[in-house]
Amino acid sequence: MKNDDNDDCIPTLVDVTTVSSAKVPVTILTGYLGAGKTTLLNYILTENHQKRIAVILNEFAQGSAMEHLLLTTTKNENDGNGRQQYQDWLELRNGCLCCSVKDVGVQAIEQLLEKRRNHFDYILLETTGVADPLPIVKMFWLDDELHSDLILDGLITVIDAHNGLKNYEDDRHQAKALWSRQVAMADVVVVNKIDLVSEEEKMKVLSIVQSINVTAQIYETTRSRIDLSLILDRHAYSNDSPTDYLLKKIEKQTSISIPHGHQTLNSITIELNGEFDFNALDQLIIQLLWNEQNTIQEIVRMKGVLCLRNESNYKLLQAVGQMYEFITTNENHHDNLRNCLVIIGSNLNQDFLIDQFQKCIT
Ligand SMILES: Nc1nc2c(ncn2[C@@H]2O[C@H](COP(=O)(O)OP(=O)(O)OP(=O)(O)O)[C@@H](O)[C@H]2O)c(=O)[nH]1
Ligand SMILES: [Zn+2]
Repeated sequence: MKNDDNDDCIPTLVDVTTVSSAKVPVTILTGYLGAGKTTLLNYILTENHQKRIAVILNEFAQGSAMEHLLLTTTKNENDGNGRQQYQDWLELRNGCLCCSVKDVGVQAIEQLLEKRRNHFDYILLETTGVADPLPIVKMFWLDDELHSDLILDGLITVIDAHNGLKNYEDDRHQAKALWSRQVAMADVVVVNKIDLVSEEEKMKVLSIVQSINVTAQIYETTRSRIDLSLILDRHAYSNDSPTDYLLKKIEKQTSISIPHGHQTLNSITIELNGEFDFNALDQLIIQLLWNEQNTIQEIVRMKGVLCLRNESNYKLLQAVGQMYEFITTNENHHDNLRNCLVIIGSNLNQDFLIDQFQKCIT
């Protein structure tokens, strides 16, 4: 116990039942400039979500984070003095808090939250519109051994159905690569501004999103209005995300034919029968993620539901950039030895990849 300022104070016992050991979920919110991220944040803060959300804005957000805060805050509008309080936490509607940071690193955020530990139970992190989400997701996808108080819940990407398509089609523009990357990494894609597009345009944008990322859940919105249970508490990286979902999703996938620009990311799915030899599979994954075969392909995300030799339960494979893990699920495969892998990246050679994985099956 600490007794720095009062030596004769009587030590008090802390009631352990009141100290929450639950990890705080972090949902990362991304999306290209003007897609509707702030609109979504505002919507979340006004909905009845029964959560105390801490909103963390990356200070380098396009435009200014200040505007976002002034948009979302209720208290400061009355003060007419928002600029000074902006440095620290702001009280928002529904018992939520808001803060702006330069460094979105895990430690920086943990320190920031230390002071307010009992004031929130959920974190929403809005990145700048021009952020590559890959390093941010990697940062928050933490090992249990690190004993962080944070747990990555998922990545939501908001896209502008109208301008997003323009950005995607504009080859001269850097936007395309970034836009695609934000879609590729997403667990949920919110296709916003549906009110501004025709049915035909909408179908086109949906099929592009799906071709880049077959595993993401895709929702259409106007003014970013969406049932919050669809975007919060997704547990996208834990073993309670049902393997069934991935298997079904891939079954439903129809062949999509859209023109692919050369730097565009896309998804490929691999379905194989049999049991993997774990060591061979592990080696292959390392080779692929670290590009030890010197191919031009780049893998940014991989998910799989796999059967391993001598294991009766499905294994879930998750890879983000060059990091990966196998998670044991509670689901017995009952000798239905179906394996399903989704690989998201650029310049992917489907035949080559199928062949490589096939060789790891005993
Ligand atoms: N017509 C239409 N306008 C929308 C919709 N959603 C948001 N907007 C408008 O689009 C503009 C940009 O929305 P924001 O929520 O600020 O977008 P953002 O992604 O936070 O933008 P940055 O922070 O600048 O990257 C605002 O003027 C919104 O009012 C929509 O569904 N339909
Ligand atoms: Zn914004």
